[in-house]
Amino acid sequence: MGGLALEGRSIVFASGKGGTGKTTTVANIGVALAQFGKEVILIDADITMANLSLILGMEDIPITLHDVLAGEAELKDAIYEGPAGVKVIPGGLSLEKVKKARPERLRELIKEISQMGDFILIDAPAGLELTSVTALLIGKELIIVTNPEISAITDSLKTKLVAEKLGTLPLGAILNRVTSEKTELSKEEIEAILEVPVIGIVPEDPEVKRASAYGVPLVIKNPTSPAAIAYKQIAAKLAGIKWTPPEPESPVKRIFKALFGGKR
Ligand SMILES: Nc1ncnc2c1ncn2[C@@H]1O[C@H](COP(=O)(O)OP(=O)(O)OP(=O)(O)O)[C@@H](O)[C@H]1O
Repeated sequence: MGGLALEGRSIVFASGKGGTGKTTTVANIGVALAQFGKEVILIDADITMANLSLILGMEDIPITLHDVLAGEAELKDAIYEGPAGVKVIPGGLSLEKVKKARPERLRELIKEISQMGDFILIDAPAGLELTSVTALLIGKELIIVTNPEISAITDSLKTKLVAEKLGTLPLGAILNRVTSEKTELSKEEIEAILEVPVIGIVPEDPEVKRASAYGVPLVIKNPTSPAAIAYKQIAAKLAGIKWTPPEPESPVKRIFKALFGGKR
């Protein structure tokens, strides 16, 4: 290839409000992309509230992105193998590490990271502080993860506008924790406000929390649950792959699986 470095797609997952489900979404879409055979790198750029490693069940992380951002460690030493072979650059959990980290260093690191895989998914902090704007800057593309409520959408709009001004291309929005009750805004109204297509709708699904508590991404722990299917569909769309969801399990089979661990 004459030494030509190929760049992966760097996609930042951001929101206006906190707690919309960015980390869970990044973890599951990342693992789903890896299950589709893509080389995936996940970066926990949520500098002040790093929790991607917890959702992925990673323990024993001696060196984190924070150490690299503090100039105290090399990037290569902060890259770990996660579920389904995704590479993970986790954040540090201690306040001391947060204080030392210089988020703007991410802008230099991203060039190196972009050459390590097909998809670089960045978990951005909520809001529009230095750390969140830096995360928006390092992604070439943006996916907004929002809940369907009006206040979350208008906050997401601010984030999207800032990202656009910085030259990040908005790909679309993921509506997370959608319930069967009537939402305040229709999908079309949300698309009109944000001026991006809704690329996925992830339902409210108790299995999401359960999987996080186990430290196993839902797409692995319970691939036929409604949210897992939604994550896989979004990943297939991003990868340009045709994917047909599995048939939902019958309640009887689910009970057998719970009782006998699927050995039947
Ligand atoms: N589709 C869903 N159904 C049910 N619970 C969900 C769903 N998505 C996320 N959650 C739960 O919502 C909570 C917040 O999710 P998560 O930590 O991924 O959000 P976040 O946007 O990364 O938060 P922060 O802004 O603090 O970084 C978690 O307890 C998670 O398990």
